[in-house]
Amino acid sequence: GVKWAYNGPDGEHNWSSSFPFCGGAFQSPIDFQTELLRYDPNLPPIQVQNYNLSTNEQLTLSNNGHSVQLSLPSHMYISSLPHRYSAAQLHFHWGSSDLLTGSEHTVNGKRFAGEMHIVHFNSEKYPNISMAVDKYDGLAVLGVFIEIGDFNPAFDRFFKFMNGIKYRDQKIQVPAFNIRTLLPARLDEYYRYDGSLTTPPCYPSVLWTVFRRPVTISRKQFLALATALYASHAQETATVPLHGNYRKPQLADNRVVLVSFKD
Ligand SMILES: NS(=O)(=O)c1c(F)c(F)c(S(=O)(=O)CCO)c(N[C@H]2CCCc3ccccc32)c1F
Ligand SMILES: [Zn+2]
Repeated sequence: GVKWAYNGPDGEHNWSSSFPFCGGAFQSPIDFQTELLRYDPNLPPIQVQNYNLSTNEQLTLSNNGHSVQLSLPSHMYISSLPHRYSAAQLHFHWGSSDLLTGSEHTVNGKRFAGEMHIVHFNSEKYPNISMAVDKYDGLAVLGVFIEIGDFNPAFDRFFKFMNGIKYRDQKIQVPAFNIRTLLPARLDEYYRYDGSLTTPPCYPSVLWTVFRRPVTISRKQFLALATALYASHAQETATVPLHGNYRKPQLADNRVVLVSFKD
């Protein structure tokens, strides 16, 4: 497809010339400013099913040039939304080795070190994610803020393999594990709003759920994520580091952000 980047001439300010939705409404990410938030007592805790994958399953870990992504089996799903949303993949957004802030969503302007997204599609209405990706009720993404803190053994279940996918389009198989261990303890506190893919083609097709509580990984783990990967192919002479892969906050367009927590 048409190439795009996070910086330079193909950067986000030019996405809309090749991807018109990127210049449209209902774009993501956004800044969760206090005045946009509205408490909704009817928002139920997020419930996920079959996240505890068995270790004899294998997942594909790949560098797609924009992020590091882990493929997920569609028997994993979210059961607490109006429709069943089945998992497709998870990926990350991060800053760089000297800019330890690379989350996409922000809270009153605070940017976290990084952000993980678990992408699901409405498997009740669509047979696969390609058919769902551009539909208004097609996708549901779970967002998790990442902060620098204690070492996180759950993330090392695949961070330790990143040297095998240093370059764009490289992929390896890794043993599956319990994906629930990547999520924060509390799944009852989250931000909820209607938005879009944060990369081209920016379809406004995402029901966003961003958990209030961040997870932590160690500085060493973060630096591994922020410095291990290249956006360029292995045979290219000019290496392009893969970092700073986060879109800036978009206009809220008087959207309301629902929150499941009061204080
Ligand atoms: N932040 S975000 O909006 O959640 C988000 C990303 F940031 C992101 F980089 C990706 S990508 O890694 O696929 C690279 C660019 O599409 C995706 N992919 C989704 C949407 C596009 C089609 C597709 C097909 C199969 C599986 C996942 C996806 C993405 F949804
Ligand atoms: Zn993402």
